[in-house]
Amino acid sequence: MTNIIEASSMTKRVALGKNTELSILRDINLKVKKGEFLSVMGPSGSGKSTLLYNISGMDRMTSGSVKYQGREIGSLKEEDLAKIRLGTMGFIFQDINLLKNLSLIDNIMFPALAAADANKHTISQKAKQLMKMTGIEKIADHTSTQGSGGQLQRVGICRALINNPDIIFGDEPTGALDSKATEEIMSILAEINKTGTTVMLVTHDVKVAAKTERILFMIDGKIVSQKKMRKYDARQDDRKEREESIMKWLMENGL
Ligand SMILES: Nc1ncnc2c1ncn2[C@@H]1O[C@H](COP(=O)(O)OP(=O)(O)OP(=O)(O)O)[C@@H](O)[C@H]1O
Repeated sequence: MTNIIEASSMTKRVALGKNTELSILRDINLKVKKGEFLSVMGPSGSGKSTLLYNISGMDRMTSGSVKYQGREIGSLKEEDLAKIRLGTMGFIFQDINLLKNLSLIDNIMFPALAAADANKHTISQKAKQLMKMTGIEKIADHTSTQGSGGQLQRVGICRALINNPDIIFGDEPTGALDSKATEEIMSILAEINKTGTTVMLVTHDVKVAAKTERILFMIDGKIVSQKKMRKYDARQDDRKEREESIMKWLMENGL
């Protein structure tokens, strides 16, 4: 299997005042395989979101190397990076920031309409198909003030998928949801992963991490440990065991 991401010796430092710097990421070495489903855990402030933003090129690392699909993202111009992000990456956040004056389906179509050769009819068909897949086709013409948290998060997933990304990055995508909606969103992400899309999530939730096949654990800007598991399969009925082994591993890591 080839790697979609290869980060080596990546660091991120920010200036705090005139003579002080804060190291947010320290010597990150990470390979993500194409089609992998992984999660990042660790205490608050350990650098999980910063890791996601820097390997996806949403933020610029300070030093080191990140190869995305074989291309060094550190040396790309902002314009080229933006094209790669728009065309091959999908992002889901805890707060999905929908445009309030647009319908939900228009919000989903929005990133696809930015492409120069956009065909509105094809994009609309694709958006409808995604809404059907995530079970929200009935609320296509509603606005974001009319949906539940779980429904709006599905809109966020559809929006992330509209350009057929090779990878989906999620920063606490279920952070604001109850456990039922979390389960539903994770099932959708697992289905998407099954079709070959790489999925990488930041999460505090053991139940979310238990659906992934590799968990990275960060402390103080470093990946200090990782846990590999079999790909989750709901038919195996081993959810409890997976969750318990993650809890044990987190405790061993001092969380
Ligand atoms: N632009 C910035 N300027 C200054 N400090 C920053 C900046 N970005 C992040 N930080 C700090 O870097 C550290 C890591 O932040 P980050 O959001 O990546 O952590 P996290 O592990 O995702 O935390 P949480 O679980 O609370 O979301 C935090 O202490 C944060 O305050």
